[in-house]
Amino acid sequence: MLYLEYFTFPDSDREFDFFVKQKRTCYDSFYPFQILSRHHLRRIDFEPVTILYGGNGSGKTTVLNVIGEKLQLARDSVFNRSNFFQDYLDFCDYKLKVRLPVNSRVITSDDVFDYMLNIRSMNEGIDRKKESLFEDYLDAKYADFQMRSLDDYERLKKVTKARRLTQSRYVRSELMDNIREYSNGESAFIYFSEKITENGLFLLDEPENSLSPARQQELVKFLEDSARFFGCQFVISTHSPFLLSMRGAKIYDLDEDPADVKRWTELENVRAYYTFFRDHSEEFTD
Ligand SMILES: Nc1ncnc2c1ncn2[C@@H]1O[C@H](COP(=O)(O)OP(=O)(O)OP(=O)(O)O)[C@@H](O)[C@H]1O
Repeated sequence: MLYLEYFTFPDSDREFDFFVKQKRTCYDSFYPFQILSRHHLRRIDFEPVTILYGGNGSGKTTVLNVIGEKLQLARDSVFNRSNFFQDYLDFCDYKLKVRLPVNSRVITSDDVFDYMLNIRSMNEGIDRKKESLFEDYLDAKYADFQMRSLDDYERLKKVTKARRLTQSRYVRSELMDNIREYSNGESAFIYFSEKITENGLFLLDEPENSLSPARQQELVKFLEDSARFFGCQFVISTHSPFLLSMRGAKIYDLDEDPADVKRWTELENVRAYYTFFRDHSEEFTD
């Protein structure tokens, strides 16, 4: 599915004109100015799956943040918007083919990480509550209790319950179980499958983080199916050869000058893997 047809960024001449007119003098960075114009990235024409490839610092995350903010997409974790971010957005333009569905969003590895931490801290909260309930149980079970007024009714219910149940059943009846802890890879995968719903534009920043090679391939299958059958469009920044090899993906190589469209087998990192495995192929036995 195609929602976003193209997106344009200012070239270095327009950026220069802007700075010449600037009266502000007190700033420590021009970001995101001068990042994408450095490699003459002027325009991205999208496919249902578009991938941004490039070395560290080439601007992949910047492209996603700029598009995400310009389109006002939802996101969980905030990012460091610089002084000039809004000015930069004013120089960008885009064309939608179809109206953007409301579930469209940006998903970063920080979101996935926060999700894992949240599960952990919720479980810690549940553990702490459990300990206080164990004490509660002993208190209630062996209490010398007499009901004197209706105000004691809640306490009576507790005492009766404690006398009727074993300690662990009492605690269980008072509290939800811990949320199941999945491995980091499983949690990350769950996060993607919860957030990527049918019919939406999704910008994914290095989704391979925390995923094993097997899970990355599972994610590829999930993303390919979502794009082919479930009305999703993806813009993905990645270093992962598994993601780069996605069927039908259009890849922008931000290391090239000017930034250029490439096949995944032409990319420098992918070729480095290829040469490495080919040179060691005799050490692999089936
Ligand atoms: N909030 C910011 N303020 C100033 N400079 C920034 C900010 N965010 C990123 N940069 C700089 O912009 C450049 C591009 O960074 P960006 O994160 O977009 O690259 P990337 O291709 O996603 O890199 P990586 O693969 O390491 O994630 C880098 O030089 C980075 O230091």
